[in-house]
Amino acid sequence: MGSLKFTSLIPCKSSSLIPIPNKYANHEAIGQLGFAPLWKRRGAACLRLRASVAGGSGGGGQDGASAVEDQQKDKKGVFLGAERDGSGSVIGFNLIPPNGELNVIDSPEDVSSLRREESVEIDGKEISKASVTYNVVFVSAEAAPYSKTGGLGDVCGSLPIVLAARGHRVMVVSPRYQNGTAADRKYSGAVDLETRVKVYCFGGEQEVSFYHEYRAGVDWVFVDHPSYHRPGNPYGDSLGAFGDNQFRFTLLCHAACEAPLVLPLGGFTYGEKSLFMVNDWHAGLVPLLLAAKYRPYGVYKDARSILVIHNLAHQGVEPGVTYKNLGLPAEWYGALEWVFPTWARAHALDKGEAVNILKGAIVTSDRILTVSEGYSWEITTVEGGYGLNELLSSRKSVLTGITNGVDVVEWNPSTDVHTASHYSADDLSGKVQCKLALQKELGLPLRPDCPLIGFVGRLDYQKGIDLIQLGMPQLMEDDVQFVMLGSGDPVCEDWMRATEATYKDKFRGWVGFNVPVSHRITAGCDILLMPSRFEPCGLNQLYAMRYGTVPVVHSTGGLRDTVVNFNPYAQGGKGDGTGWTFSPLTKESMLAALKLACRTFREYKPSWQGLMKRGMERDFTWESAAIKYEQVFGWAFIDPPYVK
Ligand SMILES: Nc1ncnc2c1ncn2[C@@H]1O[C@H](COP(=O)(O)OP(=O)(O)O[C@H]2O[C@H](CO)[C@@H](O)[C@H](O)[C@H]2O)[C@@H](O)[C@H]1O
Repeated sequence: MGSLKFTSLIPCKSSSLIPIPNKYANHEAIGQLGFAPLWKRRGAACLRLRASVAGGSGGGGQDGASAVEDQQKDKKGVFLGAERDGSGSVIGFNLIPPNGELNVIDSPEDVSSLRREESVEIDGKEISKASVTYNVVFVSAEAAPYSKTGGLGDVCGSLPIVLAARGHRVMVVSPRYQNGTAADRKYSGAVDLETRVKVYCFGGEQEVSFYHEYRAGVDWVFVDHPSYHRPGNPYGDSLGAFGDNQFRFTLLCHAACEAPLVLPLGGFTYGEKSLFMVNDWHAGLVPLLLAAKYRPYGVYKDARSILVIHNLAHQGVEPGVTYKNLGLPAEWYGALEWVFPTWARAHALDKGEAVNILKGAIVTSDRILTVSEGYSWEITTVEGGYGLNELLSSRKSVLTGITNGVDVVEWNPSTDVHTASHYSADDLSGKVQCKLALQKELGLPLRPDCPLIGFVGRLDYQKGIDLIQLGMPQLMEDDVQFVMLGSGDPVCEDWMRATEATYKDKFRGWVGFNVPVSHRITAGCDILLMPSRFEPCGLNQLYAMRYGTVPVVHSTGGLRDTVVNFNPYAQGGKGDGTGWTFSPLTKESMLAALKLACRTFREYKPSWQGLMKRGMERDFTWESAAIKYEQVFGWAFIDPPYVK
């Protein structure tokens, strides 16, 4: 057992000061009260020392208690009692401070103010500290800025930083992709930890290694293996998805389970009492491995896992015969078992047997999160459940939706390094400069009064590209300009090129993935179109609102949750809302919403300014979301972990 290390000191505070009542000199009695009901004990106050032990967070025991008693002797504080986890290990201490002046917590409201009393700054923004902290391990196929093909990368690149700023110990585990381009340099700050781990899967032994960079308070851990070194993006190349993705992400999951046990980051491992944040199917084997490979042998019995569903359409489904490759015990097949309905089978002899990794994660994770409240309901319906609606409905009691936040440092119109000019809700004058610069960059006529509509995103069925294609000829009859940035479906990429050739003065299609251009489109356009078929949260509409660009969106999932439909007659004719939400998902309703938006832009300038400003003033910070995440972390540790 290693030596006890005090990692933080969290004083409880409120306004009134009273002396220590004698009864609290009885350590044993107070120890039984624990920490939670403190505000009910008028006269009691505490200093809470969070303890962690070298070599793992689960130990402590006698060493820890005596260390505190020694400290008490020196400073004459009073030891109220040790806080223990379910296994009896000491994880913290409640102390009466030695100075004799006690701060009283009178009510739960005081406790919430306590959450805000300690704070740190991230790039000039003050972030409050959490009152209870965890060792959090994000597992994800992408994490910006290292790797990003969409919103998953954004979330796993920014939420960990805010959680770390709030006092949690946070590690992000993702692959170390090397595709032979300049993008490889993004990993140049990560050093080889010289720790090799053998993974048993796919009928053999695979060796993975770990690279590490400590940045913005987060341990960024990159799993290295030759299968992550190839041209293309994290999932595929110009020929389509890689055929060995099941193998590549199985490696990621095994390695991620080992990382908290074997990597002494900053001198200490994260240990067994870690909280795994399992992002989408690529990380979906993690809760299964915890339950099937580790917990039966006494390892990770205090760990918890939370599955975060960013997109239910991708589930990691492969033929049932591949189960033996995953490194799981044979008797766990049922957790992943998936049988396709008869109509979806390839031929008469096909039994439709498959393994579904996301299904296994839904069954075995301790809690489930989606990235908006609306989507957390939609996935329990036949229309939005992609075959998993019944299973998800059965887990409704542990299912929560939390809307994503925005990285307010990267997406800030008053400091954006990618845009031609800067502006804010108080001074919008720079926005038109951004618009003119974008029109110039795209070779479109420089026309500040012509509505400029934008689209940024993956060219995918999900994003409703077919609707844009259908509506384009009619839209181009109007006096508007349209710019699309996206990559994905090659047929759609060709359509963008052809449409640009047809409407030279009105349409621009930028095929590719280009972050600076996405910023310039967000800043330079007047309207952002998102006709998504379904949208778990959607980030571009949040970025758009922050940049005073008015979203026109299909009323679904996170889009419906975050965009408030404009009502010009609300508030005594002053108007209300931040954009337009249209439904049903038809060309007609999309074009009608766009028409209304363009007309408001041209003819009702004060209304337009109101729309812009209300959007810019919305709170979509990650800090608000992180506080809700912490609530779910707490719930995850209240219930026992999943066991078969
Ligand atoms: N060609 C291009 N060039 C530059 N940047 C581009 C780009 N194409 C897309 N992007 C960027 O990628 C991100 C896309 O985020 P979204 O949330 O809109 O969608 P995505 O469907 O990938 O994510 C899934 O996960 C996220 C996160 O939870 C959910 O919000 C979402 O609903 C769900 O579908 C944005 O930052 C966008 O600017």
